[in-house]
Amino acid sequence: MQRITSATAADLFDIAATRRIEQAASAALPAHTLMRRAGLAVAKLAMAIAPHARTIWVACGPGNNGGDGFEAAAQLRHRGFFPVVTSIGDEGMLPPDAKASLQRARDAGVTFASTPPSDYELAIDALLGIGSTRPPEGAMADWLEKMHASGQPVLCVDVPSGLNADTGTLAQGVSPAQASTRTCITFLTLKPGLFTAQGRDAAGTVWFDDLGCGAFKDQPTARIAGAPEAQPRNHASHKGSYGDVAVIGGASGMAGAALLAGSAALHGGAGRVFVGLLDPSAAPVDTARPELMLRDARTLDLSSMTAVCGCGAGEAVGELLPAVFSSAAALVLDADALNAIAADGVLQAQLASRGKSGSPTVITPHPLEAARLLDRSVGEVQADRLAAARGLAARFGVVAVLKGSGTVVASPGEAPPIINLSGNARLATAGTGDVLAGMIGAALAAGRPAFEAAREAVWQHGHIADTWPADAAPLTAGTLARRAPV
Ligand SMILES: NC(=O)C1=CN([C@@H]2O[C@H](COP(=O)(O)OP(=O)(O)OC[C@H]3O[C@@H](n4cnc5c(N)ncnc54)[C@H](OP(=O)(O)O)[C@@H]3O)[C@@H](O)[C@H]2O)[C@@H](O)CC1
Ligand SMILES: Nc1ncnc2c1ncn2[C@@H]1O[C@H](COP(=O)(O)OP(=O)(O)O)[C@@H](O)[C@H]1O
Ligand SMILES: [K+]
Repeated sequence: MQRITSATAADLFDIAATRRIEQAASAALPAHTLMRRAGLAVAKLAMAIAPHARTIWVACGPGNNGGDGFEAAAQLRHRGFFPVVTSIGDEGMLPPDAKASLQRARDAGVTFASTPPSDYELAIDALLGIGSTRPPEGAMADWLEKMHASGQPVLCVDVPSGLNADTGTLAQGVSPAQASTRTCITFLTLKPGLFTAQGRDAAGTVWFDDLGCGAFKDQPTARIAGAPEAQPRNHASHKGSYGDVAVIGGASGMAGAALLAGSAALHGGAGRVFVGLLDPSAAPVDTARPELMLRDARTLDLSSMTAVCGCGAGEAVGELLPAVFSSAAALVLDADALNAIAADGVLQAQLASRGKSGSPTVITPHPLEAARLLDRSVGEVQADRLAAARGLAARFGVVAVLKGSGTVVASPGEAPPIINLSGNARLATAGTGDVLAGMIGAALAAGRPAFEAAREAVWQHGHIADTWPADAAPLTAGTLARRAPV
């Protein structure tokens, strides 16, 4: 059993792949082995979470996820605990493995009840796993709501019930959970939905148990990549070794966004950072950060630079984009640059042609910007974040970073997308996206390939928020930029 953290590197498999893997694993073992192992793992984790529990409520569903619950209850009873099982569905319709585990729970002397116990120290959610097909209703919905409302710890078996294991979306009517009360133990494969969209809150701390089956050779649906390796700097290097970044943005009243990106590029290790402001009346120097070289955006020669384009850029950036596409050695497109592209078919074609040529290019939309680029609603983007990021990467031939909880980084090639596990809601404050764009710019300027530059900067950006002391002042974008690691 392994705890999954932002430092973990692993493959993720969707439900279809998990089913294939489960069938192959099951066929190679004596009947009922996988469920016995799964139930034992649940019981061990339950005992670790609530070692002094007097009552453990085990809510079991009508499929094999419920079977894991019956098995866990049997194992807990054997170890002196008092599980109370409530179950949904017709006993005669249980799949064979689940039926056998139900019998084992009965033989172990587990208490069965028709309603949940009024007091309990831990709830085990074994209602639905990867077989969830529709929104829970009736008793199942009531029990999930009770787990949610009680504030007691919940241990989710395989997948939080009602969460789509592929996409991380919650079924209609299921209340969003609070991650601090939640633990999920998932079996055989790690599923992408546990790590993006609403999955992070629903699953909380995720543990993985391969049920003794080892790793699989199938092509993963996505990956978690873990902490990036440090990029050591040679003694005999100089500022030219780390490249130039040119931030293009900062229309009237929005210079701050461009300066934040510039600061992040600077602290992220770029050799030199220019900030090309679109506001002609902007001050000639940022006295707080005199290292930044402020210029008129229209005068910058980008042919040997990494351009970070769009932060606070307003509509004015649209007319500069054709030249940026054709001249920038490497490019990060954010915010208003993305909005301009979304509104203009010619710019879309030009970006796709740049992407096709292989010039390093990263786009960093938040869900609304992604929705505009894809001509969809935000809801549709969030309903399948992996597909949205893959779609953007394929359409424009660029690396697409779809931001938000469980940021997705997709490449236009064959590599599976990355879901980033660092970061938290401390980042939900204005300007943190500008900082990310600057950090990716610094990594590109230093010569990192576009996909690596994006995923490494996304991880570092989130890691700063994860290691921000709980008792410190709120993490502002300015502070985040100054913490950007080289
Ligand atoms: N077999 C093995 O080797 C191993 C299996 N393992 C475990 O099995 C789990 C997968 O089991 P599973 O395929 O039986 O699916 P599961 O998630 O229990 O749900 C299906 C049942 O729920 C029902 N149902 C669906 N939605 C519903 C709703 N809203 N409200 C009410 N009912 C609803 C659905 O009914 P139907 O849609 O057919 O009407 C069907 O009866 C997996 O996540 C892992 O925990 C592990 O032990 C590893 C080894
Ligand atoms: N709840 C969250 N969990 C993880 N990361 C988050 C969360 N909220 C925001 N972020 C991150 O913060 C950044 C916000 O970017 P963006 O929405 O473009 O903000 P802005 O436009 O104000 O700079 C993104 O990198 C996003 O992934
Ligand atoms: K479950």
